[in-house]
Amino acid sequence: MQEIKTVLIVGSGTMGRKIAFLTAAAGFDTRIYDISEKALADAQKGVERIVRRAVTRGAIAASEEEGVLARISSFTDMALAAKDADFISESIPEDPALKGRVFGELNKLCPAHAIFTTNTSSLMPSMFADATGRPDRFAALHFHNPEVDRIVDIMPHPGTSKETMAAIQDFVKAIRMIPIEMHRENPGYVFNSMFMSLLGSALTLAARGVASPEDVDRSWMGVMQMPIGPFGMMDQVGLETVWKITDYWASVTKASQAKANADYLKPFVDEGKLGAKTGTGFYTYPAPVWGQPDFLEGGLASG
Ligand SMILES: NC(=O)c1ccc[n+]([C@@H]2O[C@H](COP(=O)([O-])OP(=O)(O)OC[C@H]3O[C@@H](n4cnc5c(N)ncnc54)[C@H](O)[C@@H]3O)[C@@H](O)[C@H]2O)c1
Repeated sequence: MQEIKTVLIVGSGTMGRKIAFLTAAAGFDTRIYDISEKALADAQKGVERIVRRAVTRGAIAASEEEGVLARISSFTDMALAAKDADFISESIPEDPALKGRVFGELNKLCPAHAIFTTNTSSLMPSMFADATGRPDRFAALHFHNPEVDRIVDIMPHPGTSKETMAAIQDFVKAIRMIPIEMHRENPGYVFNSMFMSLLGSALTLAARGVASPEDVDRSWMGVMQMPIGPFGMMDQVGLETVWKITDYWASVTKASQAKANADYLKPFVDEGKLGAKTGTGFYTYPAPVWGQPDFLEGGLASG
C-alpha cells in the first residue's frame, strides 16, 4: 500500500475543517476542496479558531501553530486538489446521490492508489460504493467531535478490501485518533447507534407528552450522574441534523413513532432554533439551565 503524504478533505464545513486540523497537526500535507471561495474563506477562519483552541487546551504547542496552518491549502478546482492526493476524507452534505457523484468525479482525478473515505453520519457506504469507481479502496471513516474525543469508526462495505481497512487503521493512528474497527455495516456505527437509541427514546417521551424535555434530561442526568441530558445533547449536535437523521430513518423504516419524533423537531428547524449554535433550541445559550447548579432540583423548586 502506497505511503500517505497528501490528504484531501472534501467539504470544509463543521467537520471538514476539524479533520483538516487533525491531519495537518499530524504532519500531512492537507488540502481542502469546497465548491465556493466563500466556503473556503469561512473555513480558513474556522481552522484558525480550531488551531487556537488546540493551543489553549494543550493539544499542540503554540510554536506549532504556524506550521499546522502552513500545511493546509484550499482549492475550488477539484483537479488541482486531487492531483497526487493519497487519502480522501469526504464531509459534504448527507445526500447519497451527491456523495456518489462527487466521488465519481474524484475517481477520475485522483491517483489510482488513493483511498476514499466518507464521514457520513447515517448513510451506508454500500449505497454509493459503486459510484466511487473504486469500491475496494472505499470505506466509511467517521469522526465524532475530534475537538473533544478521539474515537473514530472505520466501517467497510462488503467490497472494501482488507488492505484498505489496514491502511485506514494506520492512517487513524497516524492522526492520533483511536480506531473502532467494524466488521460490517451498521446504521449509526457503534457509538451513534447507542446514542441515537437514547435520543430517540427521549424524543418519544417528549413527543408523546409523557414528560417535558427538561424532566427527561433531569432524569438521565440525575440517575446516570451525567453533566448533560439527551435534549441538551441534541442542542449541541444541532436540531437540523437530529431532525434530518430522524426524518430520514422514519422514511426508511416507516416507523410511525420515528415520524412523530421528526415532526416534533421540525418546528424548531423551521424557526431557526437549531440549538447551541443559534442561541436557542430546547434551551437558550450560552448559559442553558441544564448547566446551572440547581437544575436537578428544578422540578421540586417549580413544582
Ligand atoms: N456535524 C457533525 O457533528 C457531524 C459529525 C460526523 C459526521 N458528519 C457528517 O459529515 C458530513 C458533513 O457534515 P457537516 O456538519 O460538516 O456539514 P456542513 O454543512 O457544515 O459542511 C458541508 C460542506 O460541504 C460543502 N459542499 C457542498 N457540496 C459540495 C460539493 N459538491 N463538493 C465539495 N464541497 C461541497 C459545503 O459548501 C460545506 O462547506 C455529513 O455527511 C454529516 O453527516 C457530521
